[in-house]
Amino acid sequence: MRIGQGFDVHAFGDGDFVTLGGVRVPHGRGLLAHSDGDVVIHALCDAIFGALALGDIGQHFPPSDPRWRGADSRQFLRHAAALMAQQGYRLGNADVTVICEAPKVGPHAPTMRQNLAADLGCDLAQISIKATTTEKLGFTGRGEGIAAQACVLLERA
Ligand SMILES: Nc1ccn([C@@H]2O[C@H](COP(=O)(O)O)[C@@H](O)[C@H]2O)c(=O)n1
Ligand SMILES: C[C@@]1(CO)OP(=O)(O)OP(=O)(O)OC[C@H]1O
Repeated sequence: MRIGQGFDVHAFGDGDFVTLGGVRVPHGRGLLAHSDGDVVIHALCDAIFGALALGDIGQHFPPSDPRWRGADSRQFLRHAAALMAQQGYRLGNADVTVICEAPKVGPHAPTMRQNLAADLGCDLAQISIKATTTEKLGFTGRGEGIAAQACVLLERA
């Protein structure tokens, strides 16, 4: 078995939606990023890369590479899933926490779980999405951005 954890942050900028777990969530701000800024998927990818000791998302998808400008982060997750299988592992479970005052994540969590399970080729029950505010404390509390952290357990296939 292998364990991994990932963490990502993106700042709010102009826009009227954010992409979280592959879901377009309406919001008064967008997220500043080279790709679509999907913190949920970036944290999850880093947890998988970490579990495999295969570096981090920026090494697999450099922010200097124009191919990833505005990219749909779900392709990053599918790449992480392929590497996991290549290395002889399958997902045991993944647990993600989204940290922001807004938008509300709960109503979108079921669709996010479906997207992540589809990309990872696993059952819905293996994917957990949670959310919390930071009680108005810190950068997430001031509404400056969104953070996400993820943990994964990988099992030998
Ligand atoms: N962006 C968020 C933040 C929170 N939630 C849900 O609200 C619950 C209460 O949050 P607290 O930070 O006050 O503990 C939390 O457990 C989530 O269910 C959310 O959906 N989206
Ligand atoms: C995803 C990549 C892709 O260019 O860029 P960003 O969208 O800025 O996201 P980040 O979480 O900073 O990870 C680095 C890059 O791999």
